[in-house]
Amino acid sequence: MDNHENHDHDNLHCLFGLHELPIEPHGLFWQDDFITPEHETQLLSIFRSLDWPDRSGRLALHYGYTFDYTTFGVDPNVPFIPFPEWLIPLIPKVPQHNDKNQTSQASQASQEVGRPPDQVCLQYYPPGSGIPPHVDAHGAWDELYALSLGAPTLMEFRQGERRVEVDLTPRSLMCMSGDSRLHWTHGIKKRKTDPLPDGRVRPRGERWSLTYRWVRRGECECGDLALCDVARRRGGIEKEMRSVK
Ligand SMILES: O=C(O)CCC(=O)C(=O)O
Ligand SMILES: [Fe+2]
Repeated sequence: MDNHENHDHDNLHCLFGLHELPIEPHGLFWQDDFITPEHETQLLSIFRSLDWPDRSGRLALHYGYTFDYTTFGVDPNVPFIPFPEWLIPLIPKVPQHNDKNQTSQASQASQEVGRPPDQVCLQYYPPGSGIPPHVDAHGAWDELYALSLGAPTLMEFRQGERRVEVDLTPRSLMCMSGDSRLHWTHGIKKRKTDPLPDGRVRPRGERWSLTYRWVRRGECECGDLALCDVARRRGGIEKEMRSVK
């Protein structure tokens, strides 16, 4: 068989069923159709029945551990909030990472089972709402996974003057790792419509996302003084940077 057509595909990296998007920022991994449309419909009706904070704009509900930014660890004073039944099948099977102390046997076992995330956040974005450009704190968290549900919405990645839009399509699972996680910010503009590359203007609808976070084992060594809370702390740079978590 002529391998020509598969050539590009061969160069894409794969990560537990996700493939790396052939764009900059590097390190963005993707899987379409993480769940079926029927499953999504059921979930949206569950989400609508949850007890959300009573205010406008983006709303969030948290499950699992709460992170304490003064001790840079899990807050022992806030009990683990158990994952609800509907959440269990939505957890990506991600092998335990960044745990250098594991034996290879333990590592193999966790590759099969997967280490559950330490925190899961369900967010609701009413049409027109967004999230400011930020990096999720490097010191606290490892890679970040996000499942998108409901209306498609553009996310903007930024590095200096560079801007790259990624369409967060419903039922897709995205993993931010490497550059996309550490050296570019991400955010969703507050606006009623998204301009698409083909010239169409797409009205925003209701969007939900589930973000999955694993506490980082060991310190972040990326050294990015602009975006890394660890590098800034080590460098004695006090000023808080733009970080929502
Ligand atoms: O809604 C999303 O898909 C991502 C939200 C986000 O960036 C965050 O919660 O840190
Ligand atoms: Fe984020």
